[in-house]
Parts: sequence; C-alpha cells; structure tokens
Amino acid sequence: MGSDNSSWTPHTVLSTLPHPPEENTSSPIPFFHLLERLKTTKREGWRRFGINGESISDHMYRMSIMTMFAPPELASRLNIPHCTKMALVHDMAESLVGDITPVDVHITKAEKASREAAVMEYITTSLLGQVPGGALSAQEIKRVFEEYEENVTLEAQFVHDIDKMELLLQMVEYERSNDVDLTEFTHVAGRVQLPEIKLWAEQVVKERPQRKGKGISS
Ligand SMILES: Nc1nc2c(ncn2[C@H]2C[C@H](O)[C@@H](COP(=O)(O)O)O2)c(=O)[nH]1
Ligand SMILES: [Mn+2]
Repeated sequence: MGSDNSSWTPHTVLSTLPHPPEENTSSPIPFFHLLERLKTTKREGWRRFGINGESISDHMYRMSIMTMFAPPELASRLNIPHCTKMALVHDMAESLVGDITPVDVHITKAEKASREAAVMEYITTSLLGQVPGGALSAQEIKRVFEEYEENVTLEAQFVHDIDKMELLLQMVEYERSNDVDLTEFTHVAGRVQLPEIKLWAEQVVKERPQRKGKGISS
C-alpha cells in the first residue's frame, strides 16, 4: 500500500477494491465489510521472516482478551471495558493503510500517523457518519483511536503495553513453531512501561526456545 507519500488518501486504496464500501448510508454493513480487511491482512513484522500467519484482527483479538486480565491493583485504576474497546479499535486504520512496521524505511512515522488519521476520519464520517449511534458510535471510535495515539491516559499506556505483550507472545510462539530467530523483536520488552506488565514481558522472554549452538536466549 506504499505510494507517493504526499498524495496518499484512503481512496488511493479504496479505488483499487473490487467492492469498495458504499458511503454515506444509514447502515453499518459497508463498515462491517471493510473490517474483513483486518481479517485478511497479515502482520508485516512476521512476513519479513517468511511467516505469513497472524492477521491484524488476530492481534487485536488476543489483545482485547489480555486487557481483561490486568493484575488486580492495576485493574482497580483502569476502566477495563474502555481498554478492551481501545484494543479492538487501535489498529482499525490498518484496514486501508496496511500494517507498517517501525523498520519500514519507505514511510515515516509522521506519514503513517497521517494516513491512519485520514482512514479513521473516512471511517467515522463517510462510512459511519449517517449510522445511528449505538453502544459504539463513530465519535467514540474516533475518540478512542485518538486517545491511543496520544498515549497519555493510563488506559492508553496499558493498551500500548498490551500491544507489545501480544507481539512478544507471538514472537515466542513463532520461534517455537518455526526454525526462526526473532531476536530482533526482544527489544520491544524493554519498551513496556507499566511495572506489572514489565513482569509479564520478562516472563515471556524467558520462554524463548534456546537456539542450537547459541548462548542463553536473552
Ligand atoms: N521488524 C520489526 N517489526 C516490528 C517491531 N515492532 C513492531 N513490529 C511490527 C509488528 C507489526 O507487524 C507492525 C506494527 O505493529 P502495531 O501493532 O504497532 O501496528 O510492526 C520491531 O521491533 N521490528
Ligand atoms: Mn497493534
């Protein structure tokens, strides 16, 4: 989904789709169809290692479950249902932007953020702007996405940590099921912020399979 950075818009991708979602209807069905792309788009970080397995929605599903297992003292300071909602929304823009990794040199962080904001604006206006608000309104989706991106509230910090934790779990699982060295991802553990989740990260990194002929896995 790369293209000239300055000219990219959601319609850069939408115009290539065989069945682009109908816009400005009072039905959420077109939005539901767009979500299929989260089920079919594989996470790029693993594809670079020849592992074409985990989709974006797989990642967000496990994250959403993990948010409900916050350790009790931390959970007492969090709005957990809001965190679960944030986990399910945070990568929604990748339905059109795609999954861009921090090592992708073709698209800057600023361009990635700009594209994702444009997609969330498209989703919450063209697709959901005419849909009667229910438990999750267009405004709430946009607000939750922006809260995650700003990463200031404890809920956002927690969900960012869960995002990293989910990746670390998948790293160990892929090292176990493939003969692949995913050491490149271990630094993510060092970027976990909350002390309770740091403990989880340390526990998971210790699970890495020892590699033949290598020292103790870090
Ligand atoms: N090669 C690397 N890829 C990484 C790293 N950290 C995250 N990632 C991947 C994981 C996803 O495929 C993608 C973005 O994930 P989000 O959940 O943040 O959208 O980037 C890394 O250190 N190396
Ligand atoms: Mn994510």
